[in-house]
Formats: sequence, structure tokens, C-alpha cells
Amino acid sequence: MAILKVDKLYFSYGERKVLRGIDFTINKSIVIGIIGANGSGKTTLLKNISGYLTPTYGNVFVLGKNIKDFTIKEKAKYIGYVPQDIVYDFEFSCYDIVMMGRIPYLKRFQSEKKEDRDIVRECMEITNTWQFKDKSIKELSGGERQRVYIARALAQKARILLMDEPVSQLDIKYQVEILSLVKDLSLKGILVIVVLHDINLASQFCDEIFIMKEGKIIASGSPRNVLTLNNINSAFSIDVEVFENPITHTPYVIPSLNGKEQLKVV
Ligand SMILES: Nc1ncnc2c1ncn2[C@@H]1O[C@H](COP(=O)(O)OP(=O)(O)OP(=O)(O)O)[C@@H](O)[C@H]1O
Repeated sequence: MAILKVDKLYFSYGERKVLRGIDFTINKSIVIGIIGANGSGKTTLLKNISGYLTPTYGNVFVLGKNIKDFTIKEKAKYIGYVPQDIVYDFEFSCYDIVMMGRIPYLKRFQSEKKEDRDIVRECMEITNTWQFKDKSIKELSGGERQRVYIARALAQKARILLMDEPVSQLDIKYQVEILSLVKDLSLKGILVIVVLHDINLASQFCDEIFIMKEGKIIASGSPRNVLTLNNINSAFSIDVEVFENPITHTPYVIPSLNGKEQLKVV
């Protein structure tokens, strides 16, 4: 049975049509990177998969069950979501934020058990956020906060992890650490779908890439098959050069200067 099936999905915000017929099926726990220009519908697609938004037309199935038929708690057990940076107005400690990931597993009025505390600690340690456990989430930098949200999603122990630009505010060390962790999670049986703006990080860490343009997936497959001059030009309206990364042997993309090097200030 497919882990995730997105079937003829359309979504509009009022009159504004944003997703225009998305169809795909994923049978394996892999890392899928979604890339595409600003406004192409990447976040809206993740929100429809997570059940946060309801498709205007079409369906999302998780392990054969329509996401519309999941209770909120069930949904949280199957799907973890790491949003783009949110700043809470409340003074939650980072520990409390990560413990929120365990709520789907608690019965009504039940407080957390040792198992929940152990999971929270483990998830904070692997994202290197245990050091912030007593700090207010508001006191952290954007990148530190993102690692706390990743820890919270991991604490949900969900089968599918959706991540919306999880490394956009991280420095290069944490970008590599978090994406290596993501890769490791997929090897442990979690399907990860991650929106990335950095095409080269997507190329290096994702098993498959979906390129979105104007609410459609215009190309999908391995980085080598998808990151072509034509696809990138079509999605981003920019000319690029594609090389092979000498270490990972995956495509490495740089913008083509087309004579603009003459404009360089020296
Ligand atoms: N709540 C909303 N109400 C109305 N329109 C919206 C809303 N959220 C997003 N949109 C519009 O839907 C389109 C797709 O937005 P979305 O955030 O999914 O794109 P994206 O590919 O994730 O963009 P980015 O790379 O800039 O994060 C955009 O044109 C955006 O303006």
C-alpha cells in the first residue's frame, strides 16, 4: 500500500487557483525535495497533505486512508509538520514546545510519562537543542528556533515528516547536520518531504526532487534526471550551468552569467 497518494489535487484560496492538478504516489520511505519559484505553491501543497488545508478538489491518502477521515490526534501520529519560522507570542519553554509533539499520545487529562520525557530528551539531543530546554522559545535565534520545531516534529514519531524550508535560517554546519539527520530518518522508515530553496542541497540530500511551477509538478525523479538546464530554466526563468559535484556525483547548479561578469565591481 502506498505511504502517500495525492490524487488530482486542486486548491484555491478564494478565487486564486494555487494548486492545479497534483498527482503522485510514494511507496518508499525516501527523502523528496520540493523546489520551485516563490509562489509556485510549495507551502500550499504541504498544508494540503498535512490536512491543515482541505483540497478544493481531489484527495490525499495516507496508508490508504483519506486524510479527511483522520481525527486530529491520528493525523498527528502519522504526519509531523515543521512550518516556516513562527514566533510565538507566548513564553513557552523549548522543552514544552517539544513536549507538545507528544500530545497525540496522551490520554485526556493524562500528564506525560517517562517514555514521553525520554523521547523529548532524545529528540532535543539529536537536534542539539537540549541546551535550550529551559529557555523561552522567544529568546532563540531563527535558526535555533527551527531546530526546536524539528525536535517537536520528531517527538511526534510520525510516519511522514513534512518540512517547509527547515534549513533556510541555519548556518552551513546545521544545514548539513539537519539534512543528514533527515536522510537518516528516511533510512529508518520515515517518508520525508522537504521544501528547499537551495537547489544544490536538494540535489545532494534528496532521493527524488519535484519541481513545481504555477501549481503543478513539472518534473519529478532523481536529481540527475530532474535538475536539467531546461527544467530549471522553465521553473525559475534563469539560465544555469549544471556540473557534476565531484564528491557526491550529483548535479551542481550555478547561475549562468551570460556576459554579466562584465558588470562585476572590482
Ligand atoms: N492564506 C492565503 N490567502 C491567499 N493567498 C495565499 C495564501 N497563502 C498563500 N497564498 C498565495 O498562494 C500562492 C502560493 O503560495 P505558497 O506559499 O504555497 O507558495 P510557495 O511556493 O511556498 O512560495 P515561497 O517560495 O515564497 O515560500 C502565492 O501566490 C500566495 O500569494
